[in-house]
Amino acid sequence: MPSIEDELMFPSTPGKFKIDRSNRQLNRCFASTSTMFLWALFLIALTASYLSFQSFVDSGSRYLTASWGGIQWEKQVRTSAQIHRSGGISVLVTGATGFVGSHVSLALRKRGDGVVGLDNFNNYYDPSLKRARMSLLSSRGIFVVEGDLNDGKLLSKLFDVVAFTHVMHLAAQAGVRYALENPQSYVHSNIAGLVNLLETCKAANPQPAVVWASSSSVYGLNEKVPFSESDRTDQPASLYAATKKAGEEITHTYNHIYGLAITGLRFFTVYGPWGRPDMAYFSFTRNILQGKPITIYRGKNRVDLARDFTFIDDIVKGCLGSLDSSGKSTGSGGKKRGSAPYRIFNLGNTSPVTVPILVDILEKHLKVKAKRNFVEMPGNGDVPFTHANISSARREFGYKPTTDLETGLKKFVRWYLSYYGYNTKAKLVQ
Ligand SMILES: O=C(O)[C@H]1O[C@H](OP(=O)(O)OP(=O)(O)OC[C@H]2O[C@@H](n3ccc(=O)[nH]c3=O)[C@H](O)[C@@H]2O)[C@H](O)[C@@H](O)[C@H]1O
Repeated sequence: MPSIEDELMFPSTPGKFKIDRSNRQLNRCFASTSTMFLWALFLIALTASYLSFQSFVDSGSRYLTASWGGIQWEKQVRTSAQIHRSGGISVLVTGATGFVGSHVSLALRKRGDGVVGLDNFNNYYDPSLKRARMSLLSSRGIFVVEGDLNDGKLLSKLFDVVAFTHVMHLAAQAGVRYALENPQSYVHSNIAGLVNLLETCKAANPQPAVVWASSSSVYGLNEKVPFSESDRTDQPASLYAATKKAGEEITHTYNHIYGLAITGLRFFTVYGPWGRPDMAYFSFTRNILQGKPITIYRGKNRVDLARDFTFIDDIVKGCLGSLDSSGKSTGSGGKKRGSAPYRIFNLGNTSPVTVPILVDILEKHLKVKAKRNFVEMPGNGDVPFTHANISSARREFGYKPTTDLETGLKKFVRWYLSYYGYNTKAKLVQ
């Protein structure tokens, strides 16, 4: 007896066979037509998705490049870079909407130098503060390009458009303790970004002189005081410090191989108006005003931590002095033509103050008592104290800090109250 399968495939009745055969042919024909139809549909869908993907990619790349490029953009860059004084310089300021970057950009513009800013507006801290600083820069005719140090095409384009005489490199991943949370961001900005920038500078023709922000943190566990540039810097206490120290070595190689004039500035805990919200003086102010407790770290045996807090205006003078005395790069188009200056300077205040005294001063200016919560310094990258010897910077370009912590914090508090709208609630001690 034929099986059901056999019956379906090979029917035993001849008449039935005929009908079934024609049915099968019909079915086959129908099946092949519908298969073709399905294939056609599939191909149409594939083509449509490919086309829409292409247009998405196109629009995406347009979006990515929309923030820079084009005739209008180049015009803005050129206009911003124009020098308005005899003997002036034309400076690319990276990190231009950062704390130090915004102050330096304004000071350069004020004396008639050309300034073009570059900033990636990352969200390490409230980007609205960076946008507010940018508005200030725009109001003084400074154009800030939105882009990342790691965008080599953008950097090359900037140098195609303007023959910058100097680069003031202040863009960085700052903060000592944040390195525990996001170590890669330090490598991205402070190592990869720095190398990318130096690659562009080395290839530029003419090469600019480069002044950049190193950090007092490179002294790490150094105990010799005050800290001099020739002291040990091989014991970093944080990844931040390690990347800044690496930056000093990296810039040295670019000076040595390509003839780039390099100046590294070791900033000592810079503070002031328009400052960085992640820093202690800033976050303490916020908490004190909001009635929240503040955490004050203490070293071993309850020893207070101390910092050589340096006011922003003094740092700006140091930056301008460094730019003016930078010397010239000797290479061009990637070829060294002779030796160029390689310098490193401390920019500090030379008088360390303990953290509890910093809080005393804030309380006085804010007229509000802080709720102090003392804890032992966690092993998160902090160092017990910093203290700058600034004789090299004084000798080379007359660096002389003039603002003590009391005066500087008074200016900071005045700005803070005004910026965050506290003016009507708190009165400053005059
Ligand atoms: O000169 C530098 O090279 C660095 O300066 C700055 O680092 P620091 O000197 O660590 O400043 P900052 O955080 O204001 O802490 C100040 C003091 O308050 C203590 N501190 C801090 C936070 C807290 O909650 N409690 C506390 O006691 C803390 O233990 C410390 O004793 C920059 O952030 C850094 O980017 C880099 O530029």
